[in-house]
Amino acid sequence: MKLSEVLKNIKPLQVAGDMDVEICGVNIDSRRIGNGHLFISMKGTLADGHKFIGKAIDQGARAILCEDMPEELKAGVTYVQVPSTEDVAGRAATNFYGNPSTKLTLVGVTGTNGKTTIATLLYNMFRKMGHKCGLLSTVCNYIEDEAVPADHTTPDPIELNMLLARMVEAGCEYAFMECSSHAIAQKRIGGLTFAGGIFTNLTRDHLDYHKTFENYRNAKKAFFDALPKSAFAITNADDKNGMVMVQNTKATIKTYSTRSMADFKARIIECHFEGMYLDIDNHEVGVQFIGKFNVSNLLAVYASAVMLGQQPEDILLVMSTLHSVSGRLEPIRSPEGYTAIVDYAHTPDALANVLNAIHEVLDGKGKVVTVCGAGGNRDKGKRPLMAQEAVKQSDKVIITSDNPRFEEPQAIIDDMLAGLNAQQMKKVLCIVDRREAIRTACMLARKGDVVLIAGKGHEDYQEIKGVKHHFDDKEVVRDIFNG
Ligand SMILES: CC(=O)N[C@H]1[C@@H](OP(=O)(O)OP(=O)(O)OC[C@H]2O[C@@H](n3ccc(=O)[nH]c3=O)[C@H](O)[C@@H]2O)O[C@H](CO)[C@@H](O)[C@@H]1O[C@H](C)C(=O)N[C@@H](C)C(=O)N[C@H](CCC(=O)O)C(=O)O
Ligand SMILES: Nc1ncnc2c1ncn2[C@@H]1O[C@H](COP(=O)(O)OP(=O)(O)OP(=O)(O)O)[C@@H](O)[C@H]1O
Ligand SMILES: N[C@H](CCC[C@H](N)C(=O)O)C(=O)O
Ligand SMILES: [Mg+2]
Repeated sequence: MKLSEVLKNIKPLQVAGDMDVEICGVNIDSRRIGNGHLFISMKGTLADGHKFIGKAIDQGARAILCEDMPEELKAGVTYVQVPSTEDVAGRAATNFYGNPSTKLTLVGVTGTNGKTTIATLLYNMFRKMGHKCGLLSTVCNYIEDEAVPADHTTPDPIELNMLLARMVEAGCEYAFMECSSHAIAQKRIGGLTFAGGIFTNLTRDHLDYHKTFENYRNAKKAFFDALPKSAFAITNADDKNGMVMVQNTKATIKTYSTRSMADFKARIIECHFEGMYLDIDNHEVGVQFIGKFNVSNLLAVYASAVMLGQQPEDILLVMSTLHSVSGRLEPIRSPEGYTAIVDYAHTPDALANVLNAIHEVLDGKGKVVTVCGAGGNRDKGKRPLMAQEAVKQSDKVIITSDNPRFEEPQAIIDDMLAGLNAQQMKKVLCIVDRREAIRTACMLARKGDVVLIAGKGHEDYQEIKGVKHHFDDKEVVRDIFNG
């Protein structure tokens, strides 16, 4: 494809060189540049991509998109200067990959918690209805049934468009994706055409990156602000920020609620460890999920399927066959008759919700032992709050490690403990080694009790000082149960 076509609809400040050169790849990372590629140099949080222009050219880059023109220009290379490479990287990637988001129906999910759950359930539901689908999520990306490992909740603009193009090639009619706040703020989703957007909820997370809650909220809102008129915007009327999200959108607004008047409503009729019996828009349905928050998630799925043209009866029939997503409230029964639950709760709100869900089912008939930690090099402010939420609704809490990354594991634990008073501390044990923490929790549990292992869900690693060591909560639990 000609460089001029890759940069269609992008207004340059300055061009040096030939705009008709053939481009056979686009990249924002010099390490992935090959012969004939366009290198987009971006100013990031750790490095300035402009520093790698020379390296990109050595590796074969034929064109450079940049904010600052280099002092020395190499012959045979085209340089295009724009005010912000971050603003146009998505558009360039979209152009290069043939505008894939316009060739399928793309739905994005944003919010603090529930994105993976909703996107995955929509993908599973539409496949069961006989449609070819793609999924972009924290756990894994899928092109129909081909799994493509995910490093991020939302991939960078190049990988994102490449995956969408592969979905189009595979004949996918629908793609469901998570839109993280980092991705929206960094414009990884720039240039995409969404058919719909879903908002789950907004609670504290990622303040290390966004600095204030308002910035975090505005990042999420920017997704809805950018939706086209033809799209739908489904929002959670039960969340304080539900209506704020859609106040400036051009899309058709639909609300969902488990508490008040809304376009889509649901309530719990009955609830057991195996699942719940729900009323969704005056239809009764049995589902294999527990927890009030999953009623909201399922309602968002229902609302999206209706907005995508499916019939309520068909949606509910498939919904009753859906299972929980990997590492989300996943129960494993011990031979002794207690239940271990592996869950991805890694925010104060998610911990409170998952513990609520457990108590709704336990109904005072068993104890709860919680194992949790907090991620290193991530929002420090959530640490004491997570410890408080765990202590509030558990009989015993074992505080341990969860991806310490480049921090000292004990220092993260100390930040969590700082949220607790002497009385609360009586419930708490600290065990840095996560395997030992889980083993101890299992030793403390008796028949009828629940051991909640929170924070890592589907993850199969523990990240320590930049190295990912194999570690899988579910595998550890099964090993313990097998003696
Ligand atoms: C803080 C953050 O979000 N950083 C993301 C961001 O990187 P950055 O802009 O800071 O990049 P940088 O390292 O400063 O480098 C600047 C530029 O130089 C380039 N470079 C760098 C080195 C080199 O040798 N050559 C080169 O060309 C880089 O490719 C980049 O274009 O853009 C990169 C490309 O999209 C991401 O990989 C990177 O994710 C980092 C690794 C990360 O950990 N991100 C997490 C926090 C994240 O994004 N999480 C969210 C959601 C979490 C949730 O679900 O709750 C996610 O979507 O996964
Ligand atoms: N609607 C919800 N409201 C509150 N908590 C939820 C909700 N749905 C899920 N959770 C909790 O949050 C955890 C993460 O859920 P999920 O993976 O679906 O969220 P996510 O938004 O994709 O998270 P991430 O930001 O890491 O991608 C679950 O394990 C559960 O504890
Ligand atoms: N996508 C989230 C996941 C956190 C999961 C938890 N296990 C941790 O490592 O903090 C993040 O990168 O902040
Ligand atoms: Mg997710």
